[in-house]
Amino acid sequence: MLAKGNKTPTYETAHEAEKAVLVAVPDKREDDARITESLDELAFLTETAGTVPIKRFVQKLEKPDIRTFVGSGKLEEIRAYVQHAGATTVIFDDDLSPSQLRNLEKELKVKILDRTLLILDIFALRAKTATARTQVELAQYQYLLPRLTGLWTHLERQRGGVGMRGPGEREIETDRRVVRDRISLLKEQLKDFDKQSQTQRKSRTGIVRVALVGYTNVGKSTLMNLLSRADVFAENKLFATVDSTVRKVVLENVPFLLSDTVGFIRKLPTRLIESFKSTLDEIREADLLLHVVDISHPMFEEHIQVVNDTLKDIGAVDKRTILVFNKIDQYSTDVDIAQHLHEVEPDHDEDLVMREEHQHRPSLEQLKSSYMARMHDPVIFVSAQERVNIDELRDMVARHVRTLYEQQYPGQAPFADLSAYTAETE
Ligand SMILES: Nc1nc2c(ncn2[C@@H]2O[C@H](COP(=O)(O)OP(=O)(O)OP(=O)(O)O)[C@@H](O)[C@H]2O)c(=O)[nH]1
Ligand SMILES: [Mg+2]
Repeated sequence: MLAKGNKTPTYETAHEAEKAVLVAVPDKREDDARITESLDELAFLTETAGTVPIKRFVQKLEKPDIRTFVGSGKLEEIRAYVQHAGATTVIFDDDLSPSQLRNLEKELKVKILDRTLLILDIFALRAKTATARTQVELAQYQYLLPRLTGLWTHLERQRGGVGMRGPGEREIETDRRVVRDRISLLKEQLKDFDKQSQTQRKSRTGIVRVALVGYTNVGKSTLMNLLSRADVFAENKLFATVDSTVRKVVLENVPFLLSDTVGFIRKLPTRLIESFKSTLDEIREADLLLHVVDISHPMFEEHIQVVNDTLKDIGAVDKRTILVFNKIDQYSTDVDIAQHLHEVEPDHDEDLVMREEHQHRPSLEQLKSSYMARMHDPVIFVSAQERVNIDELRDMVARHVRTLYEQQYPGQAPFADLSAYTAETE
């Protein structure tokens, strides 16, 4: 299904009846709640890609097995389960090396994916604009190149080549050359897109720019819609937005450009993020960030950290930021994590058990006062869905934007001729 553009030689991950087994090999010292949470996220990603997660395996190790990522006993267990359940895919929660990928494919005889490949698959599903598609395709090929082994026969077939014949080194070399050529071509195309968007951005000088950033699925697009009354695709899926969308918004007579951007997620390799350069330029060049947080998520604090780290990675630091805690309607002090929690003991092949875990969280009021006191950035608590505190959010944004105009364009009224800034979507 990744082979959407017929030139994309990647695995199919989504099929109606595809069933996936999820595997995590956390560090020995990792605590159970975090392991579960990371696997929940992987399960959510799997569903978003259209595949059904049917089972989870966890093996705590000092470090992953160099050859097959999991130990041999666990591998045997997974193989038996895959055969018995008719699973079509095994998805690992961390990145696999090219040789691990190859060995696992040989041993398990089903499709093997890792977190990055899964995320790329979702990106490919979601990307709509030419730029986003090209960015995703480039990221896919860059990921693919070192992993190109005898197993990738479909490139040959696509060129009407050797079909099912087992490829030898010569074919692999040909594949590599084809992929390298494609990578250069995509890079050239992206350069052109980049020039275009630079020109576009130049025409935007004189206007304050605001970007919505945050972890995936926190409500950025929903807020974009509310603030700009635009119709941006929002959905309870990870990475609903891959393209960045820019709109002109006028709040309380103060105009600015608002952009909605791709969500961040943990364990996303920086080099992968960088292939979304032109999307990230929106963030890097913004004057004000609205960092949206899903406060109803049990791991929201870790999400804040992931977003801050990613912003640092992409060079978007020291920006004026408003921390927008969203989904207060869904906040609960008593979180039931009634999900597969893994009984994990060091050096022990364990299986899954169902366990109820209760987490008691502070009240929303307590959270509010602690965050208001702690953060030096302005903080606001809203519900985009229930429209709670949205007027206050508008006020707050308008106030900050007004201040930015005064600082950046002193003596100039920002309310002059705005016809040049028509709403645009890139
Ligand atoms: N309960 C509740 N749900 C919300 C709220 N705001 C957004 N949602 C829901 O959360 C889901 C994700 O919303 P999006 O706006 O697509 O989130 P996003 O941050 O743009 O997500 P990506 O583009 O995937 O990174 C959707 O199902 C929304 O309806 C809220 O205030 N409360
Ligand atoms: Mg979105």
